[in-house]
Amino acid sequence: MTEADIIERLRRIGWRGDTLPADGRRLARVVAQHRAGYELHDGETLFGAQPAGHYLKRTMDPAERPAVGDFVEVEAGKPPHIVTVHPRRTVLSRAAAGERYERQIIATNIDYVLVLTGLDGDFNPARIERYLSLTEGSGAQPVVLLSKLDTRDDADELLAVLRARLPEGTPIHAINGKDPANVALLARYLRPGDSAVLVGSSGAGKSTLTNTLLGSEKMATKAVRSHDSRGRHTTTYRALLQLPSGGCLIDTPGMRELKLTGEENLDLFADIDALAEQCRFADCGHGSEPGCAVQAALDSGDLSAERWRNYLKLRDEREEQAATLEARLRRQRGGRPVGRLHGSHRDTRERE
Ligand SMILES: Nc1nc2c(ncn2[C@@H]2O[C@H](COP(=O)(O)OP(=O)(O)OP(=O)(O)O)[C@@H](O)[C@H]2O)c(=O)[nH]1
Ligand SMILES: [Zn+2]
Repeated sequence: MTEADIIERLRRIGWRGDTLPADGRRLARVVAQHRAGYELHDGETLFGAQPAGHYLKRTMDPAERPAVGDFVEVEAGKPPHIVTVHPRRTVLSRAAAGERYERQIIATNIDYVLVLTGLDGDFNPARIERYLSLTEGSGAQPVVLLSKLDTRDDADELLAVLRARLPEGTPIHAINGKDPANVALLARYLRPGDSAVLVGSSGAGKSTLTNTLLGSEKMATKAVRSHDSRGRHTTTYRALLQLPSGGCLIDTPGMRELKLTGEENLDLFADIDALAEQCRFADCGHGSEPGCAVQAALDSGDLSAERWRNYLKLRDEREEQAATLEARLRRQRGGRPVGRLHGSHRDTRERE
């Protein structure tokens, strides 16, 4: 195996560099993270590794520890150890209510986040918006995919609703995940060296689409499902799928079971925040207050009632999470109150 071969292999799984580590270290990509360690892939084989000691130090910023999608340098040993994480091209993360208020990395070096929703009972624009909010500021491009196009005649109407609602320029495609000719249009997001993740709720059609993209190389997921308390569960999987189009798909339980925490940022609703800034009272509840810009926009139809409801729902969830976190922090600090986490302390004075 020549150095050029090794580089070529790594490039197929998304690596953009053109030299190998000089000191005999192995370069590989993190495809899964478990309590017991990491699973890495070098373009040919999947192998396990442990983080080097310095990653375990308490003072280490969790964001600097190896994460799914990272390219890492590994020192030989039993087990091999991850010693360096290469700079990240993109970082998908979300706010996480953990011990400390911080961002939790979901995956790195991802070019496209394919947000899959079925055009059936699963269709839920608010959920799509929440998935999209995960890509805000990540550097990754979100692509909205609506599967099961073949199951309804009025898909055009649903598409129009979504187009009007989602941020301008967001690619949206309705597809039949079972039809190879139809999903061929996704090749533009899966070019050689590109990395994508597929997210969406259970039953949206992720396995179906993945199998169609793989062509003859079927994934063995369906046959190996077992049951646990949380329902269907994939017990074996292939973590990094190299697609015939040249791109790769990171497909791990962590990505599949990606839960929305309600802590995703609310930037998608910047228009509503801007409206609220115009209310006469700085602490306007947007109910029956005089001079409420939000109510005015609702009355005039500039703001749809549904969009407003979704905003409120997302905001409530987020505040609930923040309150829970605040209470936990207070307990940990022995009852002393902590500063407000969402910094939304507002005064009640009328605006100038
Ligand atoms: N008609 C039609 N059926 C589809 C399409 N995509 C998926 N399905 C069906 O929808 C069901 C769920 O699809 P899956 O691919 O298992 O969904 P999933 O997102 O992988 O679900 P989990 O593995 O639970 O996360 C299956 O019965 C599929 O055959 C589509 O484009 N058209
Ligand atoms: Zn108001």
